[in-house]
Amino acid sequence: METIRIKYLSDKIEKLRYIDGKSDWIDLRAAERIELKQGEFRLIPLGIAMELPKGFEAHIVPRSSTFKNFGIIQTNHCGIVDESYCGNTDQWFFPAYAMRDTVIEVNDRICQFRIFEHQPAISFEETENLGNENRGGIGSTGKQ
Ligand SMILES: O=c1ccn([C@H]2C[C@H](O)[C@@H](COP(=O)(O)OP(=O)(O)OP(=O)(O)O)O2)c(=O)[nH]1
Repeated sequence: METIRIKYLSDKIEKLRYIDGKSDWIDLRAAERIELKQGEFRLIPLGIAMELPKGFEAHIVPRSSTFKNFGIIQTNHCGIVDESYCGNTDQWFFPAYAMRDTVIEVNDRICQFRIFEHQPAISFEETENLGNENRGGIGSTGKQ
């Protein structure tokens, strides 16, 4: 069991809940009412700041129903929250692009996150010859 220290920056959203046995992913809520016109972009505040467990980062992605419910897409596709993003004003946000006119109400569940352990430290060793068989480039296995 890992513990995450969390600071709520809004009293208008429900507290985060980890639902054991259902999904690893934890839903996040809009902390403001946001009205967007088609084609508009906004960073939607999620009303929370956290101190992630040591050695972990968090990934934020839309819920499967987010586009259907709100007509927004997440512009970075997957948001990475660094372990160092842990101060009192380091509020998490959801970068949203509206594909249609839409309203997101306070407390609406618009995205989800889970934590991942950091990858090991990496160094790069330059070479002219990787010495492996070519796989054939992107799309080489065809459509079906
Ligand atoms: O969807 C996201 C993506 C990022 N973040 C926060 C956490 C992350 O640690 C910080 C910076 O993100 P990132 O490093 O991906 O953005 P950047 O554009 O490189 O900004 P910076 O110069 O602050 O690193 O923003 C979010 O709240 N939501």
